[in-house]
Amino acid sequence: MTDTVKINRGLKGVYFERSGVSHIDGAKGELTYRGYSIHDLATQSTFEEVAYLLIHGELPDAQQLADFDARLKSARHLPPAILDIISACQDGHPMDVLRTAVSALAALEPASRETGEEAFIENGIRLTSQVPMIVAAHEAIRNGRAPTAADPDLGHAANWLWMLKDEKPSTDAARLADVDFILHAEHGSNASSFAARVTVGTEANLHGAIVTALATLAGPAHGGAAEDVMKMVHEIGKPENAAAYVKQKRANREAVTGFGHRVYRAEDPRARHMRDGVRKLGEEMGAPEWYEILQAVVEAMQPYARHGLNVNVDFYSGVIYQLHGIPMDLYVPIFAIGRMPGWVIQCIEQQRKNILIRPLTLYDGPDTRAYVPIEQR
Ligand SMILES: CC(=O)SCCNC(=O)CCNC(=O)[C@H](O)C(C)(C)COP(=O)(O)OP(=O)(O)OC[C@H]1O[C@@H](n2cnc3c(N)ncnc32)[C@H](O)[C@@H]1OP(=O)(O)O
Ligand SMILES: O=C([O-])CC(=O)C(=O)O
Repeated sequence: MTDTVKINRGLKGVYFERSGVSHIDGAKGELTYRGYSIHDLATQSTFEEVAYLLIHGELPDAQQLADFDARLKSARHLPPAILDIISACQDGHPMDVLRTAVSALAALEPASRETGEEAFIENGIRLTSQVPMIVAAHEAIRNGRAPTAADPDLGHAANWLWMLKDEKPSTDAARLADVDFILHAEHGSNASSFAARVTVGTEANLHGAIVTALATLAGPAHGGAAEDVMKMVHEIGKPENAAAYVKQKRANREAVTGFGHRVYRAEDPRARHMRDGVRKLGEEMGAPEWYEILQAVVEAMQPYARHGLNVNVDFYSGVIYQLHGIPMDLYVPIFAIGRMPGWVIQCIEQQRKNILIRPLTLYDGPDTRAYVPIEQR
């Protein structure tokens, strides 16, 4: 029996469900949300439109978008107790603070305990607005200032930057954040979305599933990569050091962060938009060296590209945040802000034809044996 069972470690290559939300062609390096190319959405859409598309299945018309936008804006409130909780754990990593605050919202807002599709949509929209508020409030509190109130005249991305820095963002900065959120909004059965589905599979509520997703996103093999890429860029210091850095990593058989993906064998299509953003922003801000270091790493990794090892979405995003003066430990929370609609719709899909997700592990421990009382061990 043990010899005949095929084990798919890490569930590599296993289909566990059907999904109508996003499609990844890993060989070609293509990604679509509900059939629309990520390139069209990144260049022509807004985060609000993309969130509507993901959750409701179609692009909104002008009235539908206005209504959806009004729903998002009217959800820009946090119970005062959340600010106390953020204050109490302000020295923690922002991802731990965010996860704790979302968990506390489940206890503080009775509506969050409801299940069913309408409740998931309502709670999902509310959380999509609250997650960026929590991240911004934490940044304010740990820097000794009162959280900035939301501005109803600003869209989702611009309002987040406004609350984060207590400064009105430029149109370009707001658009860059908007594009970043669009690119991160959904990605099939990635680790955090799968984990959220496992939670919904037990008929738990959406807040519980989002807490699971946040915990899973935080690791360096998933959403934590952007922070690690920035640390790598600092460690490399100048472009001419990149080749030696990569050589050493490969010699130690260590992963070069920001490269590799479970599904893509061609370049992650999202990286293109980030790369363009880093190059342009670096030139505009008189700081082209970050882009040059990244490109020197790409150059040094060329021999491995043949084997399908390419940059992923997180390779370039850290430098964009750094050029905007955003602290490194906020990079994963930024990913979470963008991923909210993706998690929400994955949870809704799971709930529509719910099934407990419970695979098997093949036992390879000791044979059955006699219990030995403690005094005889
Ligand atoms: C938003 C996201 O979550 S994107 C991913 C963000 N994570 C990172 O950037 C961290 C660095 N990358 C990694 O650790 C990995 O690429 C993962 C965890 C993302 C995917 O891992 P896997 O699915 O196991 O990758 P895969 O099976 O394709 O690996 C194939 C080979 O490439 C190697 N490889 C994969 N990624 C890297 C990397 N970043 N650097 C060097 N080698 C790598 C593997 O070690 C493996 O080599 P082997 O066949 O000699 O054992
Ligand atoms: O799909 C994955 O495995 C990881 C990823 O790129 C994402 O979640 O955006």
